[in-house]
Amino acid sequence: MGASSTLVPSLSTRDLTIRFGGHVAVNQVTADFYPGTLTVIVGPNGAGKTTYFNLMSGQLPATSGSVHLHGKDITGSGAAHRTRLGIGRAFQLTNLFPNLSVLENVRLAVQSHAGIGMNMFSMWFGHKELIERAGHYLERVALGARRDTKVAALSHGDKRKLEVAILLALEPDVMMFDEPTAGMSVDEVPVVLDLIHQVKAERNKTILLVEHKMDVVRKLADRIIVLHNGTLVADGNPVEVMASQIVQEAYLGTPEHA
Ligand SMILES: Nc1ncnc2c1ncn2[C@@H]1O[C@H](COP(=O)(O)OP(=O)(O)OP(=O)(O)O)[C@@H](O)[C@H]1O
Repeated sequence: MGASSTLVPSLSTRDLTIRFGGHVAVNQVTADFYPGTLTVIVGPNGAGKTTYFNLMSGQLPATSGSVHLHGKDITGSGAAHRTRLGIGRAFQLTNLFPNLSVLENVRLAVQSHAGIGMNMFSMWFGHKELIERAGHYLERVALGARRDTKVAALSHGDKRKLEVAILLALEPDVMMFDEPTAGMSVDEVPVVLDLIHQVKAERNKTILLVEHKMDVVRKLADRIIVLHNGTLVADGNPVEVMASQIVQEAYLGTPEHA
């Protein structure tokens, strides 16, 4: 399903702007993000991709402009409130409890989701069911064999897979991924990419990615947004955007990103 087939965006930004002193890191960015669509945000180093993500997830307050979730203005909401409203972001690594097991980390997310979304449900949703459901998410990210390992002992790649499992367990409408395959070994990358692809298709989620690797962009993107010096310079289907002159000059022409 693409943007054109759904009328109501789940997440929108309008003239979203942030200044750090005299520097405008994100400059009047307007975009709509739709269920069932995976949008990749690309751009050169320092273009404002992470800052734009931080503005949408609530880690940073906007200087001006607005953010809307299902049509509701959430510009004044902080990150924790936005998470409860349905914006989930993976790969902040800070979400993990290093001294608990892999399974316990996901179990807490399952429990948190059950508690927030279905109060009655959580009253009779037993420990066994929580563990089973957590185990299911771990299998999906190919971490089943590490379920009893303490998180502190995981490799960087496994920590990232665990964050995907936690994000899945929280079932947010909007899923944001910062470079989901960074730090992963070559054989781990397809597991996570396939999973993101599946989640988009099966659950009709709105998925946003910041990604540098162009092979990952090509595999996953339904749509690409290009930021350059904080400004949105291209927005559209991957083939058109990648072929556009502004992208070739601003980004894809640089050998390290090709
Ligand atoms: N807290 C901050 N204070 C001051 N300047 C900042 C702050 N955060 C980001 N910037 C600046 O804003 C600009 C955009 O940074 P940002 O990290 O969003 O870029 P990016 O596109 O994600 O880059 P990269 O691809 O290297 O991660 C940069 O010039 C950066 O130095």
